Amino acid sequence: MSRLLRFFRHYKKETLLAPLFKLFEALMNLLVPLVVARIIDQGIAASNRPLIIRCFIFLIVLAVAGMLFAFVAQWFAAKSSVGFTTEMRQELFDHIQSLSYTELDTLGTDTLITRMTSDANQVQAGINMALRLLLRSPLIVLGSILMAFTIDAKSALIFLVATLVLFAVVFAIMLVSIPLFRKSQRALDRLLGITRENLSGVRVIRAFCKEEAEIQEFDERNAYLTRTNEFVGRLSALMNPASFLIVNISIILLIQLGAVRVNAGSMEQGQVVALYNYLAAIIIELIKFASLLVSINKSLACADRIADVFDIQSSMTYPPAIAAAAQVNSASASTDMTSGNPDASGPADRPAAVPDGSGADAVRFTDVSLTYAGSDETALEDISFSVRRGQTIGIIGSTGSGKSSLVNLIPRFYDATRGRVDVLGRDVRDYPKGDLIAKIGVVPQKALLFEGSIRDNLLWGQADATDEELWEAIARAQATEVVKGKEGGLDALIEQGGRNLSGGQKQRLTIARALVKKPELLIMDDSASALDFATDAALRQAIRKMAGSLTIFIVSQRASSIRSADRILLLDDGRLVGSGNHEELLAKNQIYQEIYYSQFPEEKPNRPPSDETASISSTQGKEAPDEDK
Ligand SMILES: Nc1ncnc2c1ncn2[C@@H]1O[C@H](COP(=O)(O)OP(=O)(O)OP(=O)(O)O)[C@@H](O)[C@H]1O
Repeated sequence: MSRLLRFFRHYKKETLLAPLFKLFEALMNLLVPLVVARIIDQGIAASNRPLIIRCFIFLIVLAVAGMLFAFVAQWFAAKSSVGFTTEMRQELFDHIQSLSYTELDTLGTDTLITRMTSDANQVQAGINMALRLLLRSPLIVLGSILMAFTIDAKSALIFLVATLVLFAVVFAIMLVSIPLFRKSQRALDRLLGITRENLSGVRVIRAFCKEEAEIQEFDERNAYLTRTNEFVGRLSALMNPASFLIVNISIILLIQLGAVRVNAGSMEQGQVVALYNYLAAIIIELIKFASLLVSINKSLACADRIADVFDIQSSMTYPPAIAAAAQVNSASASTDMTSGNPDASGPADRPAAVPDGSGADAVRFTDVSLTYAGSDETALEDISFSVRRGQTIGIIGSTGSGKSSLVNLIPRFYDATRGRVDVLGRDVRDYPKGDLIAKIGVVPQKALLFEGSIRDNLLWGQADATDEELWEAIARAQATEVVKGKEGGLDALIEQGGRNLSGGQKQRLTIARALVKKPELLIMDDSASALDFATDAALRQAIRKMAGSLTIFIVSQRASSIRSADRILLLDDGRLVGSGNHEELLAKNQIYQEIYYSQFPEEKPNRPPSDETASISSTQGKEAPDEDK
């Protein structure tokens, strides 16, 4: 929790005032048994009616004042706890946004959702309770013991012993239950995970008649969570009977001792009633305090889980914008001074940057390997190639061959484990945050749109784009009919996740969104898979016609989508096993031949591939960066 205290910074006043007012309320409560004792001993016993009335009015004043203090305390506690949680949740959201894909993959979405929602709510409830009750309950307990001592020291000893035994019981139960809360939160994470997967994949589950299996898995996880919570609940439930037993024994002892002392004349009847009331107050407060500690511990466990996310720093670092600009300038100066080869200047492992517009390659991979965090397998191995500006590159390969992994390195969604990736002449790691992605339009494999109008979604590409520019991008993405067909056109509403659109419609709009950005590089990661062949062809033609030197990467399993590319990169099991245009690969590369002829069997010649062909494909695993220039 100490790691989160900074979120109180705007609520210091409220955080101090809430317990203070609660203490005032506690003082009012502590006075009540004394007044009642006075009514019994001096009012009723002596038939002193005016005293009884005065005491009665005083009791009302105490009650009203107590209520007002409690109300103000609650108000401050709510303001502080809600304010704390709002700021914490906002900062947590911002922090999660700043994490790289690597951290997000490692953490997982489910636990992040639980931490932002259920855990944050638990922290809020814990703070609210702590501010109101953490000081109040001990004060009432201590105050009651002190008051008991002022009434009768001998009887008060019973209080002391009873309170100590009660504390011991409460703490023993808490010690066992606290670790279980963490276990219960983890079980909730897992349940949330399967629920999310089920709900988002409900169509697939039904299509494969997997409802029974899914229900069974859900039941198992739910039962585990229930068992954990029940165990914690039973432990907590033990607290009440145990406490009542101790207090009832104390009350019996107190009444017995009180009766003896009243008979002996050393105590008044009203004083016994006051002592009884103080004992009752102690039990109520201790039970409240115990459940408060349980809640606070739950909240602390949740606060720790949230603080753990804050402790995770993005594995990606970015140079500050000014420093990066200076580096570009110095790089350009050193380039001028040397042979003109930008790679000749700068440190050995991180050659100096080349300013944009220098005619450098659009993209260059140099001995790039990638292993995902937590994975033993290499997703990409020793990939080297370079792409000139304005080229269209097709990337093909079997499922899991590393196509998405390769293109994800270009906008720096992940950092290469080894080697280096240059975009527009600069190492991707030398771009200040946001500068690299500003140059790249990415159409992800999974078409995802957000709740809002079509216009809202397209403006993600470029916030100040005009309607004319939006329509132009829509036309290129072959989405004109989609938008015109929707009531309201650009203002038509898209539901959460784009669920009111077909797969193909979503794909076209995500392509349009990337085109609105007018990027220098466009990456389409299998993003036309839901389009029919004619639309796919028209889309490629429209994009290629785009003005300027747009460099395009088209990832696809369909040979037809990439066959007209200037160059095709063929991946197999994370290795680059072929590079060239369609005709070259078809002539020389056995793997490409297999892929192509499996999709176009009618074009397959009636002779087996030659030995020479096979040997060429096996030597194409590594390609020198400059080979194709
Ligand atoms: N975030 C990730 N964490 C761990 N491993 C990953 C991750 N993403 C991909 N992989 C692994 O890396 C390898 C390459 O995956 P990648 O998604 O790049 O293949 P792909 O060729 O794009 O496949 P597809 O055509 O099915 O989209 C696979 O073995 C995959 O399991």
